[in-house]
Amino acid sequence: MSRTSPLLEVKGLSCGYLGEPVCGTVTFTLHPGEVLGVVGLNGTGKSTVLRTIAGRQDPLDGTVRFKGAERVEASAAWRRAVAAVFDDDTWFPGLTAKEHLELVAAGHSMPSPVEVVERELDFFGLTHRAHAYPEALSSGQRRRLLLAAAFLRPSELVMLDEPEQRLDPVMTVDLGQRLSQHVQSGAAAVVVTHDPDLLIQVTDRCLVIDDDVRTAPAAEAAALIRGQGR
Ligand SMILES: Nc1ncnc2c1ncn2[C@@H]1O[C@H](COP(=O)(O)OP(=O)(O)OP(=O)(O)O)[C@@H](O)[C@H]1O
Repeated sequence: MSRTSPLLEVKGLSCGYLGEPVCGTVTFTLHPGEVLGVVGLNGTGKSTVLRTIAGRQDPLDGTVRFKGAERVEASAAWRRAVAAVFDDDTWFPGLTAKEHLELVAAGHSMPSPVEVVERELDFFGLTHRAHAYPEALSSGQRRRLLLAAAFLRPSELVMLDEPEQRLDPVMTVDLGQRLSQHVQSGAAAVVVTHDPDLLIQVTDRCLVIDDDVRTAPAAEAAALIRGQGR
């Protein structure tokens, strides 16, 4: 029994396109302080499930509840609570890397935006490229900028879709530590990943997405990702 109320309750969630589910139904409960890993082979439906939980696409069936009430994806409360990084790079033309982060800090009324932005640029190794436009960054640096925007702002729930994409291994380990710290301070996270080491680093509980969706310990899920036991 957990001591806290659930942050997220996902029940019988069916996700897919044109009325056709891409995987089995998804049911789980997530409490503050927890990270749920989401694993599966290419095309099994991990991103579709994450997008559906985030409210970026409608479920075919099932419910998503946030803090005991139905999750309303357009509500200020949900948007304030959730920091998400999906596989999409969209930037404002004419704004530098630093200015993008300043915009996020201002949007969330951060009390010391200058210091906060400088800290994130430093953590994500972008200080020397702070004044570059995103299109002039390397693909890994753009990924770092998206992650910086997600970690800069306050959040109760972090949703990451393959955050390791295009990151070097050192940054991936740093990201795992950062996520663990954030969760220890009371947030929760759902992380889709193909990286077995990141999975083991950040969680001990996973959803394995396939025609049937099941939960598995991270060690078992990591072995699955590595193709062991096939
Ligand atoms: N917009 C879409 N319309 C219709 N089908 C889609 C759409 N997006 C994805 N699909 C299909 O839905 C299935 C699940 O895709 P999804 O991107 O969720 O998989 P995934 O598990 O995240 O894969 P990967 O590990 O390759 O990122 C795939 O068969 C994919 O081709």
